[in-house]
Amino acid sequence: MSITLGNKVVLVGTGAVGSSYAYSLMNQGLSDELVLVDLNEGKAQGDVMDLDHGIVYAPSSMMIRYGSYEDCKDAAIVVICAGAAQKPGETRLDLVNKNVKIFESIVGEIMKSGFDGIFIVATNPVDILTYATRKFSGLPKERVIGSGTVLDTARFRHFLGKEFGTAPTSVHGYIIGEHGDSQLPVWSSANISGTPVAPKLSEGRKSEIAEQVRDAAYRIIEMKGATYYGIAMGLARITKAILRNEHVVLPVGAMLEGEYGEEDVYIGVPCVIHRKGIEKVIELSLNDVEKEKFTASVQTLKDIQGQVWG
Ligand SMILES: NC(=O)C1=CN([C@@H]2O[C@H](COP(=O)(O)OP(=O)(O)OC[C@H]3O[C@@H](n4cnc5c(N)ncnc54)[C@H](O)[C@@H]3O)[C@@H](O)[C@H]2O)C=CC1
Ligand SMILES: CC(=O)C(=O)O
Repeated sequence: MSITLGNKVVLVGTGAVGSSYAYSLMNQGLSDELVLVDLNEGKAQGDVMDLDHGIVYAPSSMMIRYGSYEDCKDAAIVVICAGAAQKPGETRLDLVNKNVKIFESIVGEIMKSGFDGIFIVATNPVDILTYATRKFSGLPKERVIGSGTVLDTARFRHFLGKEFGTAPTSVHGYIIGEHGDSQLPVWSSANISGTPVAPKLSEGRKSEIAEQVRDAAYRIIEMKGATYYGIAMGLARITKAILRNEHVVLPVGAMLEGEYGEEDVYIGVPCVIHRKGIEKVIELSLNDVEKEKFTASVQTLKDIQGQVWG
């Protein structure tokens, strides 16, 4: 199968996450053309106008317009942020049935347009909805990418940066697994300039940091109702890696087919990202505790897949 060239992006879902992503894309000058699609036409049209009034101060010009699923035909990337959002006290997994139904219809419409590019999925529960997108689209697994643990990893690097008085960009480490409660930090390889951080932290402190990362979304949602800036930057980073053929390693939601000894599951793991999507899943060397937690996280997702698809 061929892949659509060019850098047109279609964004489906211009709520808090989608519009923040559109703003990041514009601010970073990543695409020449951005089309917004949403059930709530007024919200999307309003976003187009508002964003348009910022273009003059953006690094490069960009055509932004309201559109329909037919616009996906020649898009390089379709980003899906549409669906129901997480309510206070609700787990990401509670959203599954509602959003799988919405995705069946959205992905069906997108594929009817003749779309032949790359999907990036952000809607929660993101690992399950990325799996659903692959299933409903029939596209190769490399071209269906979830935001996976891109945000959790950014949070991990942020908290470790604060802990050690170092910029988060100089902290290297990953959160892997479900974008949800069963995720895990890979302490065994987390480092700052090659120096492992785990020996410098007590077991108690490591648990506190892992909890801060895992529970960040709940805390923000309690305080302001939703999270959107962090994920928007993560989605823009994945978009840039694709459009600029970067071959950069990012923690995203990828389909495992033998990697980590697992099959048939979309889950957050570091991957090399290039113009054709996921070039390769990186298999981190995990210690026994990490392996056990990763296996449990895979099982959490597979249990839900089983409930949805039997
Ligand atoms: N993957 C991640 O790390 C993160 C994921 N999220 C998830 O992103 C999703 C969006 O969150 P928000 O933007 O805060 O929600 P929101 O409620 O502000 O926006 C959702 C948008 O989807 C639209 N929509 C609903 N059904 C649609 C359909 N059938 N077709 C087209 N558009 C439709 C709505 O009109 C609305 O504009 C949620 O599932 C949320 O949990 C949020 C933060 C981080
Ligand atoms: C809402 C969500 O998934 C997050 O902020 O991690």
